[in-house]
This record gives sequence, C-alpha cells and structure tokens, in this order.
Amino acid sequence: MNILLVAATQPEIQPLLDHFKKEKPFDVLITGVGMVATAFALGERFAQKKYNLAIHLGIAGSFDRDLNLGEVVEVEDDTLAELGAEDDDRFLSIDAMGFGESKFYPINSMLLLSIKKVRGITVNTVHGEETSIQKITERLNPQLESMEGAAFFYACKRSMVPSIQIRSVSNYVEKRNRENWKIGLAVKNLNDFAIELIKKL
Ligand SMILES: O=C(O)c1cccc(C(=O)CC[C@H]2O[C@@H](n3cnc4c(=O)[nH]cnc43)[C@H](O)[C@@H]2O)c1
Repeated sequence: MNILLVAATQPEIQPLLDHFKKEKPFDVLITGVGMVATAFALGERFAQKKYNLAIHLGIAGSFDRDLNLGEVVEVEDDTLAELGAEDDDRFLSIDAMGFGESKFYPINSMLLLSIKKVRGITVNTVHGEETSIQKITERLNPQLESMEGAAFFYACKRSMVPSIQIRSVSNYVEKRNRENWKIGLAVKNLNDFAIELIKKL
C-alpha cells in the first residue's frame, strides 16, 4: 500500500520521522505553509506517483473550548472560508456566486479512528481579532482552523486519493498570544497518535 504523509512543516512530524528513521513504510511530503503551497505540492506529487492513502498531519487552532489543548482530532469537513465576495456587509461564498464549491471532505479511507470528528475551516489569515472571530463563528461555526486542510482535501479529491486529515490543537483561536500556544504538547500528541496509526496500517 502506497501511503503519503503530508505536513506543512517538518517540525510538525519530526518525532514520527525520527521514530521510523531506519525504515519508513510511507512517503513524506512537506508542502510549506498555506493552501497554495499545499495544492501545488500535492498536484505535482500525485502526477508522479499513485497513492492508496494520503494522511495530512498538523497542528491547528481551535474555536471550540470543549477541545483540549493537545487534543488530537479528525477533520470531517473543511471549508475554504475566505473564497468568495463581499456584498456590502454580507459574505457570498464561491458556491453562492455559482463558481464552484468551498467545502471539502475526506475521500473514504476505510479507517475508523476513535477520536473526535470536527468541522474545519482553512484560512490564509489566522484569526486573531475579536470581531473577525465573532463573524466567522456566526457564518460557519467552525471548530478548528488550519492553513492547509481544505486544499489537501481538494487535491486528494481531484486525484481520487483516499484521504484523512488529523490535527492536534496547539492553540485556541483568540486575540493573538503565542505564549498561550502549546505547540510542543500538540506535536507530541499528534506524533504519538500517528505512529500508532501507521503501525496498524
Ligand atoms: O514554533 C514552532 O516550534 C513550531 C513548530 C511546529 C509548527 C509550527 C507552526 O507554526 C505550524 C504552522 C501551522 O500550524 C497551523 N496552525 C496552528 N495554529 C493555527 C491557527 O490558530 N490558525 C490557523 N492555522 C494554525 C497552520 O496550519 C500552519 O500551517 C511552529
């Protein structure tokens, strides 16, 4: 089975790479941060090689205070939150404009994971201001945000590659304060989970 592990940055999956140092039963793609980098890197890779499963691993911000910092979750749908147009004080999604779709899903990977399933959004600009957080909460009520997730699902859908997105909460979405972020904990929990998952595949 050809498995592709995808991450925006290498530090997010370094413990896993160290664990499987000698023999990696998967390929690795470090895309760079953001949707554009992710879509390009995946398009390029999928044109070169056929995969049976792509797994996106990364940290993320949570809108949902019922999720703990460091909690590992599966993103069950992911929306390109900024793709559309302003119509005075209303936001018109790309769907409403009739130009396409903004919400993407994993392609059935047949994996049943015993972690929470959450609604994600994907953004170019990390939310860090109260009014914008309130607005996006009213419009899409997301639980999690990342800068790559929907682009990952999009590329997998276009190439018909079974996909799964696993994220660990590094911070709450709030007025920006990096001191509150628990990146170390999130990376550790994400990698512990992913190592066990890969061993079972
Ligand atoms: O500073 C570090 O040590 C460090 C180690 C690993 C990763 C990072 C990153 O900053 C990764 C950026 C990555 O994280 C996602 N992310 C995390 N929190 C949020 C958020 O609140 N809103 C949106 N995205 C978030 C994002 O997908 C970035 O690609 C640092």
